[in-house]
Amino acid sequence: MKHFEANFDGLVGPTHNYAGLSFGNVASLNNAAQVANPKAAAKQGLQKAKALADMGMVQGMLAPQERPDLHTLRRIGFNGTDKEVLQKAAEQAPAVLRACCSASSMWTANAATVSPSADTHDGRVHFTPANLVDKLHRSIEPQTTGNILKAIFSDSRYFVHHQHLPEHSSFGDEGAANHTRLCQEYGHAGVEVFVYGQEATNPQAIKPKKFPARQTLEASQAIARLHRLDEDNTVFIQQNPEVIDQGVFHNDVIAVGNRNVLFHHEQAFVDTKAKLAEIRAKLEGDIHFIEVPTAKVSIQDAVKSYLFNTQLLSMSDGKMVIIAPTDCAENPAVKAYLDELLTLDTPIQKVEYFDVKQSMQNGGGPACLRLRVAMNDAELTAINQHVLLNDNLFTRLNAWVDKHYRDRLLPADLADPQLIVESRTALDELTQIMKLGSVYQFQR
Ligand SMILES: N=C(N)NCCC[C@H](NC(=O)CCC(=O)O)C(=O)O
Repeated sequence: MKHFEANFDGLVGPTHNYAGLSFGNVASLNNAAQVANPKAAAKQGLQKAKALADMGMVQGMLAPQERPDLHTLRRIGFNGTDKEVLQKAAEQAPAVLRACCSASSMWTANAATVSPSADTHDGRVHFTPANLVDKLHRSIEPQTTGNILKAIFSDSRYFVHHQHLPEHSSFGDEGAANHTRLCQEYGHAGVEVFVYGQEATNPQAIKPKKFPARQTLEASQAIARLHRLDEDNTVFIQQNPEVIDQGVFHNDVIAVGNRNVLFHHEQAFVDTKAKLAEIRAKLEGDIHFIEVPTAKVSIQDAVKSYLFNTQLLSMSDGKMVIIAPTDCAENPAVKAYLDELLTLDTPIQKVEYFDVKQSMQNGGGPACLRLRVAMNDAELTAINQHVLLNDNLFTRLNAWVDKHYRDRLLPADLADPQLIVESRTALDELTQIMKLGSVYQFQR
């Protein structure tokens, strides 16, 4: 039985745009109202995913969500034809319309938290879609995310799907972005590390002062219970509030783990020494904590370059490669650090750079764009095979993007009723390409 970690990248949707929706995410605020290129965004994402497939990784694609989300606009009282709903929302509630049009589901690190079958009591892979309650434009994702995950991982012998957590700030949950599974082998029981920004129900607990803590301890604990994880294979760590206040809005902006490597900034966590010791105690065997000092890479450089929003992949020879955005190569301090890292005696032996600038300009790097599912070949055989990115699907999806996507979109364009027709036509065709069935409200 082979075990490996598959990546499921979010396909960037036709309404990708820079709407300045994410307070606390400095890129989102700095690039608000820039001209977006949805076509380029989708093709950059496909390019990166295909490169990993060509490297021998198991790589899948997750479909975008229906945007503009007319179901939500109707739910909050806009009525009439689709065109009238859109026009009234544009006139009366432009900020809400922008939140109902975001392609933010592309960042599938926020789609769900996934516990592999080697870690769970019942030996099945557990999924809990993230409720993403901290941001309006993300809070409308979980229902459809759950539908899409169930359509792909549909075999209940191998996969369990939980409902997203209660939609209240006490249970703010941002999914796999704040969850890292460490292990010696993907198929052996590992340690699941949950990083949270605040203990919401404890008024005395420390928390960020300037930007929101989007993940709560209460949510992380609930996921660990739902996924039936043992005490001795879970660790809960608080994110350092001071880095959240400098733009680290998810843990995957300041740390990334793979197998027995945790690559993190020295300022990432509260109580670092004790927490790393706890991980070491719970995960038998050799473990590499690669701590990047502020003297080499400042928090500001980490947030600008996304050094830690990189993918750490294990190649067949056991060596690891870092998948980094080109922004890392363009930042002198970060580039110097990465060059030095390759000379150190760690499992990380190679760096590959990819241009994902359309996503980066909204605060999403290579690691945001993917959801990791450690699985074995029996579980892989049981999923919908039409989402797996091979040459044929890559060619078809690029042609699909060329046919349906605009190469220029501004927030003001979201009021164009033609965009509804373009998006629905595209998504309807996509569900046929990927054999997803009717996962969208407009198809029901
Ligand atoms: N780090 C991880 N895992 N994901 C990145 C998510 C970026 C996303 N940006 C946005 O939603 C910006 C949308 C806009 O402003 O148009 C967010 O803040 O939720």
